[in-house]
Formats: sequence, structure tokens, C-alpha cells
Amino acid sequence: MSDPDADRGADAPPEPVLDDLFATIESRKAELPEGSYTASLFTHEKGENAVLEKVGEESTEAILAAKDDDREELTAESADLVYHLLVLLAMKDLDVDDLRGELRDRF
Ligand SMILES: N=c1c2ncn([C@@H]3O[C@H](COP(=O)(O)OP(=O)(O)OP(=O)(O)O)[C@@H](O)[C@H]3O)c2ncn1[C@@H]1O[C@H](COP(=O)(O)O)[C@@H](O)[C@H]1O
Repeated sequence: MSDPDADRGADAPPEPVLDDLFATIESRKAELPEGSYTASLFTHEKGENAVLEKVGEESTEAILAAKDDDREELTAESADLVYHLLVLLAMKDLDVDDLRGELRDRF
């Protein structure tokens, strides 16, 4: 697995991948481009249930991977879960800063 931070210098902050991903999700929400999976979640005939079902499904898949001690699968399913959770936040007009703020407040 390649490390996107490898040539950023030892003191560089980690790549803000969650912010970049969230910005892409917001852009898909605003522009609804053809062929975008993210856009399809915002326009789904099931409404918000489409993304809610995916959050539940990916959560279950992450649990099963953990029970199997499959760390690679757990990493992949966790990424699916986080992505769908970010889409859900965007759908509810929340953003990654709301999530960051909530986590920071508990620190
Ligand atoms: N991170 C993700 C991401 N994670 C998961 N997924 C999609 O989430 C779906 C996961 O569903 P499953 O694992 O159940 O697989 P599936 O059976 O193919 O899915 P379904 O048919 O059940 O919907 C797949 O279609 C994945 O492609 C994602 N789709 C998009 N992104 C990011 O969003 C960006 C924009 O994507 P588009 O909106 O497609 O342009 C991409 O560049 C990525 O950075």
C-alpha cells in the first residue's frame, strides 16, 4: 500500500483525506454529475433510506470482518462505512467539521 504522505516531509501534517473526500461529496451533491455513485445516493428513489441502508450494511460487513480477524477486509469495510457516513452527514447539511468538533470536545 503506498503512503501518500511519504514525500511530504517528516513534519508535514497528514494529508487531509477526510476533508478532500468530504469536499468531493459536497461537489457531487451540488452538481449531481452523470455516472457518479455519490450523486446517485442523493437522487435515489428510496430517498435517504438508500444511504441509511448502506451505513447499516457496511457496518455489518465491518463487524463480520472483525469477527473473522480479517484486518485487510476490516480496513476496506471501514473505509466504505466512513465514506457512506460522510455522505449521510452531507445529506443532513452537517459536515466533517461538525464531526471533528464533536470528537475534539470529548478529548
Ligand atoms: N470512497 C468512496 C467509496 N467507497 C465506497 N464506494 C462505493 O460504495 C459502494 C459500496 O457498495 P458495496 O460494497 O455494497 O458494493 P456494490 O454491491 O457494488 O454496491 P451496491 O450495488 O449495493 O450499491 C460501491 O459502489 C463503491 O464504489 C465509494 N464511492 C465513492 N467514493 C469516493 O467518492 C469519490 C467520488 O465518487 P463518484 O461519486 O462515484 O464520482 C471517489 O473518487 C471516491 O473518493
